[in-house]
Amino acid sequence: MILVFGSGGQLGQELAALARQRGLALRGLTRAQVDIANPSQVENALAEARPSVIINAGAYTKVDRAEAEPAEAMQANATGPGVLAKACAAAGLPLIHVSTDYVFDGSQPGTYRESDPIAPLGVYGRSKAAGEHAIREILSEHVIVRTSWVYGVYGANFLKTILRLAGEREELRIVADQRGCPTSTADLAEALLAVAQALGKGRAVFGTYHFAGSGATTWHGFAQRIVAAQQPFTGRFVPVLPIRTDEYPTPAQRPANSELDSSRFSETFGYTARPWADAVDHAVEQLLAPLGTTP
Ligand SMILES: NC(=O)C1=CN([C@@H]2O[C@H](COP(=O)(O)OP(=O)(O)OC[C@H]3O[C@@H](n4cnc5c(N)ncnc54)[C@H](O)[C@@H]3O)[C@@H](O)[C@H]2O)C=CC1
Repeated sequence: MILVFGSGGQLGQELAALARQRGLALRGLTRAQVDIANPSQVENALAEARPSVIINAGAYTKVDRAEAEPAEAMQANATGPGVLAKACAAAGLPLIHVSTDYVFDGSQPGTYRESDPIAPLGVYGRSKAAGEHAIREILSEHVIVRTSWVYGVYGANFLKTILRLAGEREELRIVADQRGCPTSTADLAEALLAVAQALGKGRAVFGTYHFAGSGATTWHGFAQRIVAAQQPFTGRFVPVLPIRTDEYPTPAQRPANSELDSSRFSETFGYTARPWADAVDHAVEQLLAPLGTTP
């Protein structure tokens, strides 16, 4: 049985939905049920559920707010993974953990591989890097999957924000000088279940991997695709204008380029994410088609 911590988030909910669809035994524990930074809560959960593998989908994910709440970010993103790793080591269980492209500073041209040096720009990235470090120190039987620009039909994310703004505004102004790989929770959940399956078969696949949507774009390109995908359902066209990062100041600095090279993941687990634009179209369709309008 797969035990998922932080199961109330967008990835956690997608994992539960995919496991149900596949008939896989998966149990989710939300933040309200278990705080991953609380050792006794985590130990009790492992003793009670007796899983064969753990997936940590729990994290403090508010990149800008983290600048003002570093203790909260560190608690969830650094202490929490350390607690999970210790509990897994004691129970002899492997841990699958999700990390982020924001461990990189974005100064490198081209794509980032797993072996490239990390240099996070903000509190969120630093806290996630500390979480990776804690796991590597404590538990050799881990798989850390770094992903990026995550969106899906559950929870809050960029895609849903753009869909809402497309209904409210006459034009959108979106940053066009930050490059990365939008990743659908549907593809990420598939990827994590592929890792769980490999671990279940006893394959020694431990280590760090990059997994993200295929291809890359900017936030502006991502928004343009979302707006184009919603038009057949809503009949609404909204121009998406490119702006520079310095025209949209945020508390946290973000990497200018965080394009991840996912080839190590594909070669090891035999699964590659869909081209990012196809996955966006699919998510928009899932969200808007049930509302009654068809293209
Ligand atoms: N959202 C994004 O764009 C990206 C996310 N990631 C990573 O992907 C993973 C999944 O993120 P999402 O599902 O997008 O985030 P989310 O914010 O939708 O879900 C995170 C969940 O973790 C829970 N949580 C927070 N602190 C916790 C704690 N101490 N104990 C237990 N649960 C706790 C929250 O209540 C929430 O339900 C995270 O590790 C995140 O860092 C990586 C790159 C980009």
